[in-house]
Amino acid sequence: EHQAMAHRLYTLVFPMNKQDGKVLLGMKKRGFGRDKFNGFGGKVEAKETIAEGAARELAEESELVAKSMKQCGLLLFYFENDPVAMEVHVFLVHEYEGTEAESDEMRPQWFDIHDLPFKLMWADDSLWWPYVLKGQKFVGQFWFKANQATIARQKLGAVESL
Ligand SMILES: Cc1cc(-c2ccco2)c2oc(N)nc2c1
Repeated sequence: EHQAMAHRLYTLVFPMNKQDGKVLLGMKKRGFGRDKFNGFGGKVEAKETIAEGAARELAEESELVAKSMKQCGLLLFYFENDPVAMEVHVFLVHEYEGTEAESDEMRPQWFDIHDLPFKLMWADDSLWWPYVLKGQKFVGQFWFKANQATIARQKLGAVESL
């Protein structure tokens, strides 16, 4: 039988401007994932729901206030020599208030959703973004090598509901 792994809850939030066909990414300026473009997000705190955590991190990291958000995916990341997996809940935000601003964590930048900077993003992103663009919910599991750059194994597919 399988031993359940420990996992830590994270959020990943992508503000979308549908009429311009753009998505807001943030260049991480320090810490985990530094020098990569990613969604906004971070750890979910004990006192909040996952969606509340997502909105909180978005506001903290970009100054955008989410008025509505939809979960579009679930990502599970495993690492060699690390017993704790990352359980990342991915959200799209179509209605938001405010103007994006740089924080000490993140430098925000809008990208054409059909021309994302995958070379400057985590290796898994180019694999699951196609599901986002097709409006399909997805669940992905990615086993990373110790270098946190190479994917050793993956399982990825569309799901009807999360
Ligand atoms: C291993 C890994 C981690 C994260 C992450 C850090 C914080 C929230 O998510 C990723 O995000 C993306 N897009 N790929 C990722 C791979």
